[in-house]
Amino acid sequence: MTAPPEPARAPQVTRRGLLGLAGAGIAAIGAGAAGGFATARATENPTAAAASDVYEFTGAHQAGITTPAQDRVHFAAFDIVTDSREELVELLRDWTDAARRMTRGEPAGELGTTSGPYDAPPDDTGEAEDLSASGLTLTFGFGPSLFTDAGGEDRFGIAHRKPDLLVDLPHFPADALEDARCGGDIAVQACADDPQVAVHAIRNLARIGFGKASVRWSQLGYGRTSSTSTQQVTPRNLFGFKDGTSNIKSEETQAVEDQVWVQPEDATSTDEHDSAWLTGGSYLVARRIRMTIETWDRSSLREQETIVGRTKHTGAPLSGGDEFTEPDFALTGRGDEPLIDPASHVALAHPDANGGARMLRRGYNYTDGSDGLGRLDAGLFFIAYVRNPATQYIPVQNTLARDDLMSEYLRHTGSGLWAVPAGVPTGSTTGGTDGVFVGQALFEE
Ligand SMILES: C=CC1=C(C)c2cc3[nH]c(cc4nc(cc5[nH]c(cc1n2)c(C)c5CCC(=O)O)C(CCC(=O)O)=C4C)c(C)c3C=C
Ligand SMILES: [Fe+2]
Repeated sequence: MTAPPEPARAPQVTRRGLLGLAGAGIAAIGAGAAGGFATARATENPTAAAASDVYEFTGAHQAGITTPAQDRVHFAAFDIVTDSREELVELLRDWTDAARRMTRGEPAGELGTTSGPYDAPPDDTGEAEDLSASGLTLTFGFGPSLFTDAGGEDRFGIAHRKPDLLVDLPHFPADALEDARCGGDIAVQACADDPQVAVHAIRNLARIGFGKASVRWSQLGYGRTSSTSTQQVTPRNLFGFKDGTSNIKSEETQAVEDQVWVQPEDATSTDEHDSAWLTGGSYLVARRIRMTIETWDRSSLREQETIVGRTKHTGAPLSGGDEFTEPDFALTGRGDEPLIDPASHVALAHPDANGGARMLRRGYNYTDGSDGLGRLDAGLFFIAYVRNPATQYIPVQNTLARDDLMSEYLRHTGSGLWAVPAGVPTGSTTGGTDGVFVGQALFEE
């Protein structure tokens, strides 16, 4: 099977144009938008055209997981700098309202960049003024430290609601983690097809959160390294290989249920411990993985393909077939040697080697310039969504770190695990003191 080419993007309308039209047709955006761009008809109404690159913020699940992976990411991990539960809730309300606006291609605040008081900071920073929504999605996750901080304090009265699976990831062999790229109370994944739109979104959330949340670390990424829909062409990572071929795709509805969304039976529900609020959500794993590009570039094509277990040109498994043929790990060649090396990346990461466990990968290439020695500081900002990190991520990463031929070329420098709550229900009102907010169920007794 060969994936069809990506669909062409319909014309776009900028948020400056939308401000004057607020309320006109924009409310229609989102109806029927499950997993894809909102389905507005091409009419005379420019807001309808704008809807072509809008993913609705509300829904049963947060957007940005099964949504077709966009081209860019700005991922930010925030620390909550207030100890007040009320202020945390206020922050989540304000972020939810701003997120809903920005994902529609509107300014972050009601008054926009220049319609507010002359003597007050603008309600939006302005750099996305002439840009469309660009498929922006904003996905929020709660880290273990939000529930119990480093000193063991339950700052927000939610420790008894921390899911058992939400823990700091263990140390993996050869981890080279930098504290300044790890953890964070709340993670926000901003994905868009325009980097300025993704950066604008995080910048405005940080501005809105001033005094309550501060950015702990953030990472920019480009060139998605996964497909999350069969409609997308498989992209390539910085080793030059197709990446995402056997990823969970949104069209695999059973696999998405089984492997991505937290199910009601996953929760504990007692007076002492209640994690039911996470039902319909997921777990987000992020790893900043530096790739030693220069060494890789000096290795032979044979070695590169052996390491991956697939061909560089088509992405087919070394056991034969085309890109989407299932690998045959038992097939042997000359000297009775398996055609796919058992220590190759694909052999070790495959569900057959991991009790059937899969993950929805949604990572990006990154390049943060060069180090002082003239080597690219580049690699993969790995993002995966799983229903259960203890069975779907931790054992796989342990195996890869120990045995994967590829690990010689990798250094894990950043890391985090967050619980991603379900979506803000469609039709709910956001903003103000009684607006619905992302993760609200966590704060309801
Ligand atoms: C712990 C999980 C994984 C990490 C970390 C990881 C890093 C990593 N991967 C590549 C390149 C490729 N990965 C591919 C497949 C693949 N990788 C993982 C998991 C991790 N990768 C899984 C579960 C799979 C799918 C296995 C399967 O079902 O067959 C591939 C092959 C193409 C594909 O299916 O996507 C490539 C290429 C790099 C470069 C990297 C770290 C920088
Ligand atoms: Fe991989």
